[in-house]
Amino acid sequence: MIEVQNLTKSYSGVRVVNIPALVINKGETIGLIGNNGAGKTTLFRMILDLIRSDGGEVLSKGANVVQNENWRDYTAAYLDEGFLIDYLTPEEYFYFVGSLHQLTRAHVDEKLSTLTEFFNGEILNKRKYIRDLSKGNQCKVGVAACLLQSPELLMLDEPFANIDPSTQIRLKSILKDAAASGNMTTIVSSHDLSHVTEVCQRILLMEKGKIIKDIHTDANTLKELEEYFSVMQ
Ligand SMILES: Nc1ncnc2c1ncn2[C@@H]1O[C@H](COP(=O)(O)OP(=O)(O)OP(=O)(O)O)[C@@H](O)[C@H]1O
Repeated sequence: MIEVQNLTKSYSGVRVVNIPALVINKGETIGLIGNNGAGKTTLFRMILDLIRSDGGEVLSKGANVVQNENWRDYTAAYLDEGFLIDYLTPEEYFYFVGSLHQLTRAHVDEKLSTLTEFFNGEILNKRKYIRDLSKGNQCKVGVAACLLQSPELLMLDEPFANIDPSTQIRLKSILKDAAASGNMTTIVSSHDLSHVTEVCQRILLMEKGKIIKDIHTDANTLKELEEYFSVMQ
């Protein structure tokens, strides 16, 4: 699904991403972890062609994301509030996103009805602009806007960071169901080792721009990662 080849990015002469080779297969659920500044968001931004690499390339279904825009049709991402249109209400935003993907209002409503628990009564019919929602509720809007697109590739940057425990549990369940269906490839970055090991079949550990561990999750993974981070300088 995604292939990264010799990808590099530097800021002020410091390499913040340096990935010689990485393949993410269709249907995989990937957890991207690493301490602050490891390069996770920069990698996300290059996969989404939001910033340009200094060298190398990202291929999505075999096509370079910089040269070919087809990936935009099947990719949904929520990295931060900058992905929202904050002067709209959530409903207006969902219908707008739906319209970009040829979804009627009825389709959007149908999709949203499957997210009632995830919204927990705080998103729809509140007559609030997105900018007036809490950070956690803005995250719910961003994630929901991704899900209503039924994307083949879903990318979420720290989705667990601002949402409450109930929503974390619901989001994990949504991601697990998607993984079980095999129809969606998911890349989730997180600082919460417990959440990512619970949800993701494969964990990529970044340190100083490099992927230094590529682990297929098993019963020992959480302990292994906790030990790794507890002794890291
Ligand atoms: N636009 C920019 N200008 C200068 N430096 C940048 C820029 N964007 C990112 N960096 C630097 O690149 C490095 C990697 O940042 P990045 O945001 O990718 O890390 P991260 O792993 O997502 O971190 P965090 O867990 O804190 O979100 C950091 O040192 C950061 O300061």
